[in-house]
Amino acid sequence: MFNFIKKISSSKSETPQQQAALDSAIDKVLSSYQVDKMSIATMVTGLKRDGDELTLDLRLPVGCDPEIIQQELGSLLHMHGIKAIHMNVRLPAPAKGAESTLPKQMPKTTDAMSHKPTVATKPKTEAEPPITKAAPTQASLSPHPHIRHIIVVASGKGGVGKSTTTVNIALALQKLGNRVGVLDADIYGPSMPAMLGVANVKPELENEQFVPIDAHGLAMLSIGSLLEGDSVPVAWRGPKATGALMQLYNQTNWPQLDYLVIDMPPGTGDIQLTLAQRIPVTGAVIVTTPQHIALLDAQKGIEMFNKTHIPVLGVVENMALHTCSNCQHTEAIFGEGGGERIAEQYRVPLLGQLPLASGIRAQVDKGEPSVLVNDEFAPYYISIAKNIEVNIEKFAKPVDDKRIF
Ligand SMILES: Nc1ncnc2c1ncn2[C@@H]1O[C@H](COP(=O)(O)OP(=O)(O)OP(=O)(O)O)[C@@H](O)[C@H]1O
Repeated sequence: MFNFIKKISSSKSETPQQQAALDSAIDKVLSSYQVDKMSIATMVTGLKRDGDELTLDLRLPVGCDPEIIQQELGSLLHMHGIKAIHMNVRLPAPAKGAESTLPKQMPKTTDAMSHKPTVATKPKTEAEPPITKAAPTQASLSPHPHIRHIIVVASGKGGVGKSTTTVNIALALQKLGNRVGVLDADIYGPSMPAMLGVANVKPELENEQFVPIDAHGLAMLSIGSLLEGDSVPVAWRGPKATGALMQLYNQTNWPQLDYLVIDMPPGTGDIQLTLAQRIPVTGAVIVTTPQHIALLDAQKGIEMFNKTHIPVLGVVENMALHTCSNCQHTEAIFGEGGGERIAEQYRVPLLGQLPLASGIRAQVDKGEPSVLVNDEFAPYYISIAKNIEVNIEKFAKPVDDKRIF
């Protein structure tokens, strides 16, 4: 495949067979990895491998993000034993000046799935101009060929019950007759596998693509399924985390889905913003508690989605009321009416209010969420799912059948 380019492989410890096998695996990864709907193989102008380090010379199209490419290729090639990639990138000349055709040495990267911190080397010369590119907009993103609607579930603040709500909403959408997938993008606390009772199941790889795990009929993929254990702390830097998450979205063989529900990391930082800019999202659901501080953070979430032109499908107020199981006294432990106020202020629907109930917690802890077992709380989630279905059609994106991964 790469006979036309300068290709050097060397490693004293490899047998000729090992060398050929690794070179062939690298060729395969490069052939199947796509940039702008074209194989990156067509953009490689030089390739050198020195043991487990790979140097790539690339001529990339305008508008792509070399850092993301470096992270994603890093992950794919790490499976074959490549520990670091060096990239020399040429980008097309911008309209004014020809500076950006200078080769750009990217920082060295290793596996984007690795939890070890990555040491990034400095660019070759400080005088080189930075690679600049406009942030992609929702309108410029191609719809996924297999997925009709992508919903992101977000919260400004951690611990408000975003993941519990995501998993129950996904099951509720399924109960309403939809084909549903779940992508757990919460790198700080990936909890989908445990909540769906598939904590020890690892996704398989088929043709360099992840195969989602079947979790009670949901096609589920979680960053947690790829880590080495529950206790592994996830402390990735922004680009590394974003690269890994984009890989989960892009390099997964998603079946035909009516909905892909993405459990976002809490907060409104760079990772959330980048994801919101790179994934063709139909709409966002904001989960909050009625607490003042959570509401302030939820507002930031709504504003972030407004800025990135992602429609907010509505707000879910979680832990709204608590009924004492002894005396049946009902109390608004986290305050009252906050969800309603925020929905009014931003003119977005209040999709539903959920009670604070130990039963909801107990079910997700067991890996059998309320909707799955159809307990007394299931109707709340079904009602939220119905409200989402009603709202979402207004924001539907066309399905792109031509996109090939
Ligand atoms: N309505 C509810 N009633 C009772 N407990 C709940 C409710 N919703 C969520 N919980 C519990 O609250 C805790 C936090 O919930 P969850 O993990 O879903 O929050 P999160 O916002 O996703 O957190 P993180 O920020 O860590 O991702 C869990 O123990 C969960 O079982």
